[in-house]
Amino acid sequence: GSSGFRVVPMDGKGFGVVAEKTFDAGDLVYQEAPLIMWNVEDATKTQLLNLVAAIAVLLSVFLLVAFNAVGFTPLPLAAAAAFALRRRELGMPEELQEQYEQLSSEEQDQLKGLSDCSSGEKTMMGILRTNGFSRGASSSSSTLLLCPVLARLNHSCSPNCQQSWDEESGQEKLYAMTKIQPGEELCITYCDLREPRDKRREVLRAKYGFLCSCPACCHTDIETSDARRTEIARLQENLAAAQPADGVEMAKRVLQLLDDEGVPDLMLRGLACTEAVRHCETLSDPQQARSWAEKAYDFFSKARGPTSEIAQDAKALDWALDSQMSDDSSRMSQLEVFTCHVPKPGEGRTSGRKKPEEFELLH
Ligand SMILES: C[S@@+](CC[C@H](N)C(=O)[O-])C[C@H]1O[C@@H](n2cnc3c(N)ncnc32)[C@H](O)[C@@H]1O
Repeated sequence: GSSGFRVVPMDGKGFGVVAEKTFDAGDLVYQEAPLIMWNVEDATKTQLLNLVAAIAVLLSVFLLVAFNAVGFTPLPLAAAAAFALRRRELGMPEELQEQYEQLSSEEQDQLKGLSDCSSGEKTMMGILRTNGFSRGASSSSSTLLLCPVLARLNHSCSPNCQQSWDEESGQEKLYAMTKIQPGEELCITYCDLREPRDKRREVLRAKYGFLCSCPACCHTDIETSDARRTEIARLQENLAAAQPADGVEMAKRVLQLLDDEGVPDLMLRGLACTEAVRHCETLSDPQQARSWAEKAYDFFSKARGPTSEIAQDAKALDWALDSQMSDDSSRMSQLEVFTCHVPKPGEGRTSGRKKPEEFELLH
């Protein structure tokens, strides 16, 4: 309502999020602090410890029975194992259970109401896998975030929004990537959009349990669509190592293909522009380099906000190039600074949906 969107039942998709007002590309649609932040790696360690405790208890029971050595039974170990084996609500691992118990009962209900795409009984782990975002841009991030409102965003292969984790505010943010009209559904991507349709469908089916029939998947000329997406992936892969003059043309081609394919992905666009900056540098064409740096800033500031690190880096790069037009000294260092913060293409949403190991929404 007051946020400019509403969570409503959608045909064949459970709930979804629909715009109630107009959004422009780059508008911050919503930001939400996660109710759960769950680190998969820490949890694995705890599971291991629990396993050790359980083995220890079995061993002590064995000692007890075998030698009737009641007096030597390691009671602390038995206690640890009992702790490890206690029943957990909704089958949650301990850390998750602890965080869950800190929440108010309304918040708990909110989480329990989220969808679980795994078959069988609903579990908190299933809810986390279906709805969790991975923290940070990296697909290797092992922390899953559960945000009950943003969890209602459905998937599209030409999404109009993009979510990202903002470490500074501790919030997951949703930006509009295109102009969005009232009544339009807000969608993000759960998968790598540069894959062909059948591959995307396979991933979405396996991780999220649905057959994608978004407009891009129902494209009448799916071969052309697949060819474009495959070419985008190939160009991006070869962009950095290309000959400078080719590299600039390849960056232009990436932007053109994204337009043709109706994929507004502003991060992919921004990344292509930063490669073009580098190539123009090599070609000693600071004017062109600046114009690409400006484009990169524009894309990144719409995708992540103008004060985001990646947008600020692009701006700093533009300034460095500007001063380089009269003084050559500061530029390399700026380019290096920038490189550090740029995520690799394809690192995005799900991980949950990236498998906890792989893409950003967990979705
Ligand atoms: C993170 S939830 C999204 C919100 C969900 N629709 C709900 O009702 O809470 C992910 C689940 O939504 C459904 N979903 C998401 N995008 C979809 C789409 N494009 N078509 C059909 N179902 C979709 C799938 O069941 C998926 O497992």
